[in-house]
Amino acid sequence: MDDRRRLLQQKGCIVWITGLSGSGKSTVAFAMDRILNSMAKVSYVLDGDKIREGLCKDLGFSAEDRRENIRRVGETAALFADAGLIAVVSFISPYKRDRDIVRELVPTGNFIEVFMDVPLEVCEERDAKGLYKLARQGVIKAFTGIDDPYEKPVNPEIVIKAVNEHGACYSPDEMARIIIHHLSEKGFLSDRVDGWNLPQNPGFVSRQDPLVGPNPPELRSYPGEAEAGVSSKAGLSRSGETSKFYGRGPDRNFATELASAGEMSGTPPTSAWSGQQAWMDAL
Ligand SMILES: Nc1ncnc2c1ncn2[C@@H]1O[C@H](COP(=O)(O)OS(=O)(=O)O)[C@@H](OP(=O)(O)O)[C@H]1O
Ligand SMILES: Nc1ncnc2c1ncn2[C@@H]1O[C@H](COP(=O)(O)OP(=O)(O)O)[C@@H](O)[C@H]1O
Repeated sequence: MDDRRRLLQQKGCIVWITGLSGSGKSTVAFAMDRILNSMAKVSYVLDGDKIREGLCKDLGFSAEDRRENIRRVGETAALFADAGLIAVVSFISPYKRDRDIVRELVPTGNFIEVFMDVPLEVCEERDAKGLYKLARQGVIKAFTGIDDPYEKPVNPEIVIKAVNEHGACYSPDEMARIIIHHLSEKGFLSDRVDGWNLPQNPGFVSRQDPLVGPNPPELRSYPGEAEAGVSSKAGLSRSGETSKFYGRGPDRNFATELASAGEMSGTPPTSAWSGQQAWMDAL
């Protein structure tokens, strides 16, 4: 397990995004995937729409089928996490018990529940697929939020609201950054345990984490997060607190790091790549 963490320079986990249809689950999941990949972090999105075309195409939307849907996806995500990937899962997953069962499949702390706290009226107004209209007309039965229940998470790691305190919508990247910031704070984007480097393979030079930087890390704050209107168990932006993260210098901040990661999309970041190059040179 430590070998894999050292190899990938990250710790596997499940980011479980739950919320009503139209709450933005897929949007934030794919934005996360894109940003993480541009940071040379390995993630994979398991999205409801796609999985229901394959792995779960035999399932419908009865309570029993939804439970089986979440069970299969949960087991798959747990395997990905065990392999060291950041498994990003975007399913309505309306039942608390089913989500809690998945939480138990991975080591404590490695399940990050993200609640898209978007009111039904907003999702219905968006109605990107026209399904709410059909549900209201009775054409689609047992539609979540209309005539089928959605059980809100009780104590999710992260809550993303529809709008910030100024009433503005979040962009996909803003929502993704909130989650990536949490992953960084919890050490999922690093090979370090408790802030210290693991022993290195001979010839393997650890690459710098674009967010976390070298040891010993210095505590820094990202002012923008305080206005993000989100909360997390990590204390991220809860009740307007200034959030903290570990960075590498006064001239860099979280937003800058992510922005530059975005700009590098498709090109391996130099600092991230140097370790792999050194390792290959040593062969
Ligand atoms: N009855 C009913 N209720 C809810 N959703 C429905 C239903 N019928 C079809 N759809 C479409 O299926 C998508 C949800 O699939 P999920 O696998 O995420 O659902 S669940 O977790 O098993 O409840 C959901 O996609 P998203 O909008 O991406 O959430 C809908 O487009
Ligand atoms: N933060 C946001 N603000 C405004 N619209 C959004 C936001 N996030 C997503 N959307 C839009 O809402 C619709 C549903 O988003 P989607 O990600 O497909 O939701 P879900 O996967 O939860 O069904 C899409 O048209 C998307 O562009």
